[in-house]
Amino acid sequence: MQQRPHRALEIRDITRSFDGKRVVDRVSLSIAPGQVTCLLGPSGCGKSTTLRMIAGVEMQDSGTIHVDGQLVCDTVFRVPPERRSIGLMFQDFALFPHLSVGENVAFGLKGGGAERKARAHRLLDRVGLAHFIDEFPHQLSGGEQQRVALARALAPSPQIMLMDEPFSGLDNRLRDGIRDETLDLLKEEGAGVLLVTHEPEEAMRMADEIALMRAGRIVQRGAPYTIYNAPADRDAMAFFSDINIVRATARGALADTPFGPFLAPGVADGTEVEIVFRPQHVGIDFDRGGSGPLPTERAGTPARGIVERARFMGSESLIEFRMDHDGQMLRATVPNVFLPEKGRPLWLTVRRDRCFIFPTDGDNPSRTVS
Ligand SMILES: Nc1ncnc2c1ncn2[C@@H]1O[C@H](COP(=O)(O)OP(=O)(O)OP(=O)(O)O)[C@@H](O)[C@H]1O
Repeated sequence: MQQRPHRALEIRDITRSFDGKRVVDRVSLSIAPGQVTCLLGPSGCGKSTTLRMIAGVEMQDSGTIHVDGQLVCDTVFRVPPERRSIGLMFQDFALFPHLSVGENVAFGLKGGGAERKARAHRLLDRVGLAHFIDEFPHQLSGGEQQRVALARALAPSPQIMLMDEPFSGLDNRLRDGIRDETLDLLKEEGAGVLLVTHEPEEAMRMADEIALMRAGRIVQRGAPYTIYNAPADRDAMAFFSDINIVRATARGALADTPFGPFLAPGVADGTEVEIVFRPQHVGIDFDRGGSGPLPTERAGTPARGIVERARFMGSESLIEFRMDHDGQMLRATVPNVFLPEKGRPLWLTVRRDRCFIFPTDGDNPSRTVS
């Protein structure tokens, strides 16, 4: 791995409004060298605007941006984009059509011709395209052009790489391989990476840390495992998978449901809460003449539902139930094939350690188990 001084990106409280509407609202982030952070969120939440401010092509209304501890931008001082030691890679990356592949990669490099060519060759070799060095971009496939764009962005050894949906133009078969290869190269080069995506799977695959963004704000930051398993609120949970919601009212720090009581610590009496769980944490058991399995500590109390539909999804089956107690629909997934007929009564339990309680308005979540 290349030796480099300790460098990092740090943005503090950056804000940007368009036509009086705040699209980026006091966003703070820091990225260590060699770390990949994914800015993940739905379309229009302000991800690209954040990236554009860091790149220097958009000015923030307030807040500061530091690269390697050096201020590159506040509301009065501004280092121009090309002097920020930031590499850019966007979905509609454009290689210069009139330059060869080698010239494209060497484009932003300083130094003598031989030195620049050697660096371009090394990076092209690293992405498996050294043999294309004298070809022109139109002679390459989309995936190959993407790899050239990566080599070009990394050629000047930027401290920070900003990537905006860089893989969304590629077909699925190519995408996984190029993602892995890109990640390896980024780690090797040691740049801090901020990658924008609206796809949770991409973020889970690429990120050391995910920053989940919604309506201009970062709502949660953490390792993929943490974000998935300890979501900040219901929408954060729903962003990663299908969810089931059972509603209840808190009384005496408990929320009573057909699946048994759930702890609701610190929730005032009378507060409407939602018990939220993923379909893969629903257990299914058979009906024994109108009764189900006995309650257990782990699975709580079973509740009966009637199969509404069942579908085979490939690696799992998805079964939808209409619940006896209130007619609500709940979903369960089970590995492999299980396709019970419509109308069949079955008993459902939920993994209590995988349930979350959130106040119904979605703010101020309180998490609970058992
Ligand atoms: N130059 C601009 N003038 C006015 N509004 C803008 C401008 N740039 C962005 N916006 C608005 O700011 C909001 C955030 O846009 P942004 O592109 O940052 O979102 P995003 O999360 O990157 O979305 P996507 O994933 O669809 O690219 C959107 O409502 C967008 O219409």
